[in-house]
Amino acid sequence: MLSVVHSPVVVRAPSKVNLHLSVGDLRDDGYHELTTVFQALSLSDEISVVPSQGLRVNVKGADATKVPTDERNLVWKAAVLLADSVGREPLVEITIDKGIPVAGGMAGGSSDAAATLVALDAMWKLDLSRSELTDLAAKLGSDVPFVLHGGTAVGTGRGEKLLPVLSRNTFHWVLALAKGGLQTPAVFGELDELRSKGSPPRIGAPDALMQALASGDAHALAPLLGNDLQAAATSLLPQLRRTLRAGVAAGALAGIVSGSGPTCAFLCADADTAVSVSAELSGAGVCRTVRVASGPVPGARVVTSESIGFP
Ligand SMILES: C[C@@](CO)(OP(=O)(O)O)[C@H](O)COP(=O)(O)OP(=O)(O)OC[C@H]1O[C@@H](n2ccc(N)nc2=O)[C@H](O)[C@@H]1O
Ligand SMILES: Nc1ncnc2c1ncn2[C@@H]1O[C@H](COP(=O)(O)OP(=O)(O)O)[C@@H](O)[C@H]1O
Repeated sequence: MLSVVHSPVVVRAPSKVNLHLSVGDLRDDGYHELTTVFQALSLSDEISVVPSQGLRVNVKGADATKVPTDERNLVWKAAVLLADSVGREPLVEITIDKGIPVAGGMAGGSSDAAATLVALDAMWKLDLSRSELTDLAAKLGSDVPFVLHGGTAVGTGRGEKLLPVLSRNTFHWVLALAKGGLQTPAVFGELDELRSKGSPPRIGAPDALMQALASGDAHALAPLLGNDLQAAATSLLPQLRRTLRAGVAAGALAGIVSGSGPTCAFLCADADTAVSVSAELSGAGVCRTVRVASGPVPGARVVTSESIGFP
């Protein structure tokens, strides 16, 4: 008798940094109008999916204990959403190997959700179009469409409406992972609070930043990085100011809070500088740990998928 052993479908799920994040007013639906320029980074999670009797989620890796394994996990929501939309049961076991810091402003959960859509599309041979997958992604979170597509893109609306951006060259980053996490809604709420009391500076439009991306020049890009949420993230976690200063003192061209934080992302002139900045930051005692990454990289993609039959 031939018993079929299913090798997992494995999908790499990239992280992201917002090179530009300008936050508009609070909308009636509880979201803020955004203009953001995303870049997908090589720091990744890996999602493995196999058929199963029921829906199960396992989490491995450094931050595993911080991630729920039930219906609160975004991969669970993604599996249920996709299965419902094609009239199937989500009979799969999903294992997440976390490389992306949890609640770090790097879209880890969003990327796992995008990777689950890609994995199930491949495993169930659905052959959904990019636009069908993007519509499902937008239902799961504002960042999910971007990490599905990857590369460099400008996002508007609540961040889910994407247009690709011309970006030459590879950029080199150092990521300082913070000791705690920041919840995204709390950071948007803090910005509303700061704006109700005064006028924290607004970063304006990303036109010059897009030109710098097209030129591929990290020195031109560095002074144009900007994030309206940075004031709110540093207000909630003041030690981030020290981290930002330390990265620049160590030789980075510029530092920025990534999205809603608290990860700080430092743009470096080249790969060697990134390694030396990361070594210096590790020794400075201003963060939990340090990673080197590069971007842009592709969005969530299958890295292996096969079924092997054994007699
Ligand atoms: C801030 C950003 C920047 O890319 O990412 P992170 O840094 O958290 O990864 C995103 O806007 C986060 O996207 P995502 O993490 O998918 O958020 P969602 O699940 O859609 O929304 C979580 C909550 O964040 C707030 N939110 C999110 C997006 C937006 N445009 N306005 C908001 O006010 C709302 O309170 C919402 O209920
Ligand atoms: N697959 C997942 N990976 C990480 N966090 C997840 C996941 N699913 C749900 N979460 C929850 O989402 C919250 C935000 O996590 P994450 O996506 O890593 O951060 P951010 O929104 O800052 O980019 C976490 O606190 C965690 O409880």
